[in-house]
Amino acid sequence: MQTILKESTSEVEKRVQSYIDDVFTMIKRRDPHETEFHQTVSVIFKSIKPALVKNPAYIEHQILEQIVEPEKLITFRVPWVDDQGKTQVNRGYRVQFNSAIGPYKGGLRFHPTVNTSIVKFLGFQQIFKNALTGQPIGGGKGGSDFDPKGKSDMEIMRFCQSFMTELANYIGPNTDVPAGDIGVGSKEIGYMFGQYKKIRGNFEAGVLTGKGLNYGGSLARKEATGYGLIYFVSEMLKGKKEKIKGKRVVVSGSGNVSIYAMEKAIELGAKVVACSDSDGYVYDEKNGIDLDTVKRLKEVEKGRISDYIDAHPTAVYKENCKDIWNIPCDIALPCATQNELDEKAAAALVRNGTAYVAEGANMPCTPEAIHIFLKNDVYYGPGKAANAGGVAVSSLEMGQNSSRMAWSFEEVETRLQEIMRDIYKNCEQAAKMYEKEGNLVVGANIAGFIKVADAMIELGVV
Ligand SMILES: NC(=O)C1=CN([C@@H]2O[C@H](COP(=O)(O)OP(=O)(O)OC[C@H]3O[C@@H](n4cnc5c(N)ncnc54)[C@H](O)[C@@H]3O)[C@@H](O)[C@H]2O)C=CC1
Ligand SMILES: O=C(O)CCC(=O)C(=O)O
Repeated sequence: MQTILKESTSEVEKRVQSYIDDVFTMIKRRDPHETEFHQTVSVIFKSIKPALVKNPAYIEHQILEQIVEPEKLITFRVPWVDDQGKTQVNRGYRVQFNSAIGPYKGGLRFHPTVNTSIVKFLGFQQIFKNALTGQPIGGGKGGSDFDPKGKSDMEIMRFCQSFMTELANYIGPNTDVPAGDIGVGSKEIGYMFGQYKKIRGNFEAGVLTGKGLNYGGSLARKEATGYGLIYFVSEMLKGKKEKIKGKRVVVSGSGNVSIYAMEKAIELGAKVVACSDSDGYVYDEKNGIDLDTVKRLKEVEKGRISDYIDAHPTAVYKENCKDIWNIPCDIALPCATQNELDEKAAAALVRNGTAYVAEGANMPCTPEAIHIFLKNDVYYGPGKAANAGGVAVSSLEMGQNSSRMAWSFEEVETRLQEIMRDIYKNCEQAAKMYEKEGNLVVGANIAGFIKVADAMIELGVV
């Protein structure tokens, strides 16, 4: 008689862990210098383990080996001429990570720190974020080590045109649809769209999102990431039977995400007491942050946050942007850049009684900081869920472009609010289903992973 030996739960867990370890070792061996990419893969692998234990198909189909390898990684030379007539050369990147559920979608970052590790970490996260939105969009990301700071308008235009001259070979409304990220706003998108249109001899509005309203942009895209973040935070608060009204909020950064997160938080009755840029932070306990001044400084004058105190003598300016997390608050919103909130900052927030942290930026909290939040019952919203409103509205922009329609601000905002509500609900339920109630990291990663992994299995080995 044949005996069927059934693996015990602990044996299955051990086998799954060893599979995860093998794939992770392989990634590190292949690309040893990509530390940011390793960081995000490690966090995601750890949290999806319960899904792999429950569903052996993901291991049988070797989904992890496939999902960590970009479908395409493109690097290219970007030559341009500066205002002195000298030729400058930057490097351009586009990672087309995963197209199982739709065309690659994700922003372009212009910042001197951009390299393969950065675009791969951003692109990898984008796969799961985009799946969470419920929209049919795959994951991609790109950019350049070009630094727009201190460049003239004409230099930025020449750079964008050269960048697009090459990128145009790889993108299209049904292939890959870039948008903005750090250092890329509607001005840069406009210059890139102009060049794409000229090269193609065709008006394909859906090739880029975050466009200006005069040539196919969507109302509320500019506000979407920040507003979406606050809608997500409102759901987190609702989960704890609380409201945002009257809460003290600290927001890092003072760019696109930060400004519109502050705007919606203030509109809903919160008091934003501090914000920052890469040089330092401003803090006004008494009056709160005046958003009109921040908008003038950052969106119009392209100045520094240190100048805020000229208009607001009750505010203080402190150098060292990292110290912003020492300010007591109920809600902390890191909205600037990766790894800006470390273990020390997390400990300070816990000490000061912060109850909610939600990420407007991509991977702003280090793994050690996240561990501190989870251990101390700080309710923590990971970026791939909390900041997904931007890419969700980008997808709505693609929809408007392909149907040649333009929706009202209210219509887009209502849809954004519904999408953020659904994302929160899905993350919360996935966490519960996998016995990690209240852990939105596990919830977001599992919910995003399952959708993409199931689609990959359905599409076969391609
Ligand atoms: N723009 C979008 O729709 C989305 C952006 N994100 C993420 O949000 C973050 C911010 O992006 P954007 O607001 O678009 O960029 P942005 O270029 O408009 O603004 C970035 C801001 O961060 C500040 N900054 C940079 N390093 C800092 C540091 N160490 N400490 C404090 N401030 C610092 C800059 O001075 C600037 O104010 C990035 O991580 C980006 O990937 C995520 C989802 C969508
Ligand atoms: O709107 C988009 O396509 C990109 C948004 C983005 O880059 C992000 O979600 O990090």
